[in-house]
Parts: sequence; C-alpha cells; structure tokens
Amino acid sequence: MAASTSQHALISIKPRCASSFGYDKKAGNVRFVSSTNCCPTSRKLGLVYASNSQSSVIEPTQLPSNPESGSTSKKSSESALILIRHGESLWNEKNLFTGCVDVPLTPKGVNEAIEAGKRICNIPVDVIYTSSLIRAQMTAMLAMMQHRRKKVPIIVHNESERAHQWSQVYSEETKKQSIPVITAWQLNERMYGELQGLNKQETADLFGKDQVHEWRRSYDIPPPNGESLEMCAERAVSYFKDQIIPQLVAGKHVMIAAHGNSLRSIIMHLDKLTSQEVISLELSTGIPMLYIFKEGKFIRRGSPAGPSEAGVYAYTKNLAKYRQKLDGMVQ
Ligand SMILES: O=C(O)[C@H](O)COP(=O)(O)O
Repeated sequence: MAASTSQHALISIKPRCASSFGYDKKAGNVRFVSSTNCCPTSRKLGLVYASNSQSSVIEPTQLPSNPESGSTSKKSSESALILIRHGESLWNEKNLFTGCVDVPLTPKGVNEAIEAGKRICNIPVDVIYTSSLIRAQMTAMLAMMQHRRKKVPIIVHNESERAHQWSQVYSEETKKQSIPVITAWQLNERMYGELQGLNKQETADLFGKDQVHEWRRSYDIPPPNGESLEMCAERAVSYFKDQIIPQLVAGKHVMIAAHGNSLRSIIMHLDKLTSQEVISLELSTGIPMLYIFKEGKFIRRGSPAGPSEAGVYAYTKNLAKYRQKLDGMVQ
C-alpha cells in the first residue's frame, strides 16, 4: 500500500468510543475502565487492566526529572502521547515485505523523520520508546534532533548488568539534559513470516490481490508462518499497557516510534476499533499522531501540522505552558 504524505491520510476510520483508564492510587494500579458500549474486539484485547505502576515506571536514575517544566516531572492530569511510524525504509522503497527484517531508512525516510520532528518540536517529551529495529530508532533520533528543547536522546542499555553499568551517566545536570530511549522488541513490526523479502506486487500477482490484502490487513488471519495483527497486538498492546501507560499516569510525556502494524494494534486499542474497522486503518510513514492522556482517557488529536500551529498547543494547559516556556527560552 503506497504511503501517503498527506497528514490527513494516516487514519481513515473513526473511533467508536473513548478509551478510559482510571488510576487506583491506593492500590498503585492502573485500571482500564470498560464502558458499556465497548466493542467485543476491545474486550477481547483485555479492557480491564491492572499493573503495578511503581515497578513499571522507569527508575529516576534512568529518567531525568525536568525541573523547568512542572508538567513533566510531577503527577499530572494530562500528558502527551506521540506515535510515529518510522520514515520510509529501503524495503518500503522497493515495495518488499519487511516485517522483522532490520532495514534502515532511505534518504526520503530520513527527511520524513526530520519533518516529523519539526511538527512535534514544541511538544514535551520525557521518555521515548522505540522498537528494536533500526528504522524506528533512526526515526526517533532524527525527530528528536529537531526538538526545540535540545535534550539529548540516550538509548538505555539494560540487556545485561555490564551494559547497564557501562552506560551510566554520573552527572545529574547531564541527566537532566537527556531523554531516555527505551527499545523494546515488543514494539517491532509484525513478523511477516514467509512473505519477508518478497515483493508485494509480485506476491499479489501470484496469490491474488484479495489473499494478499487479507494477509496484510485482516485482524486474525496470519500470513504464512507469520503474525496476524491479533498476534502482534498481544505483545505490542501488552507492552503498552504494562510499561507505557504507567509513565503517562505518572505525568510523563511519551513518544513511541514504531511500525505500521504494531502502531495499528495500539491505535486499535486506544480508539477501541473493531476487527472490521481496523482493516481500513492505514498509517503513513513519518507522520506523528498526538493523543492527550487526560483524566484517565486517551483523546485523539490527530497530527500536529507544524510547529506554528497554535491549535495543537491550545489542547491542554500544560502543553500551552510548555510552548510558552520554549518561546521564552534563549535558543
Ligand atoms: O513490514 C512491512 O512490509 C511494512 O512496513 C508494513 O507492511 P504492510 O503495509 O504490508 O502491513
């Protein structure tokens, strides 16, 4: 499916009902509050959610506090969630099924990531999540290079005790000027099985357009020996609930750079789409999407069109204040 550069092309369906989370302070839990009109698909994904937010929120030694922005370090009733599908990869360009093959960005993809960064350059970001694949990581880094706050995104290495020890930072001031980047395989693209490396057009010619569309867009039909969207959702949405929602509940502003299908599964969850509705959900490469997490609910705000678009910063008091502070800072 050709990726459109139009900012309006990224989501072609409407959500049926708003997602809702409640924070149980006493129990330290996040609870997904299921509304009565929620669709069966959302229930299937598990709407009642409980997690120990204390253990899920990353340690202060890894997550610098943000002294100049009251919105980012303290408990906040609203926080920003930015989702970005990576920029065009070398295999997007060649129209090859990519899945979990680790392919870098094209020059066009690099530009898309930079442009995405310009669109979100006034929105606070406290912690970044990416998949373990280079195209998502390049996108996250290139986008953050454009941010006006000029904090340094630093990949957190916790894969071994040594990796953790050897990547420590010993200056509190330097930590404050950093943003942790957490990589997680759970956010990887759906594993495309035996389609990986095949040309999408040639595969459609061979197996038929309808069959290939079913493999690419149906909810529960996997490509040969690969993951269906449902299987991808099991890991990506679980990770989102277990690791990312506690950050939002704690008032952290989060950016996720990931993939067409891992993000489709997360958006399906956030917007409570049915397995029919998600079929027509298409995400363009390199277009940031903004959600506000406010009073336990995710509010979809679409794509910030540019750094000067006043509307984006009027969405919440905290975002508007953050923008004002950036404007007041000597660059
Ligand atoms: O993995 C891939 O090939 C693409 O990045 C996503 O492909 P899709 O649009 O076929 O799901």
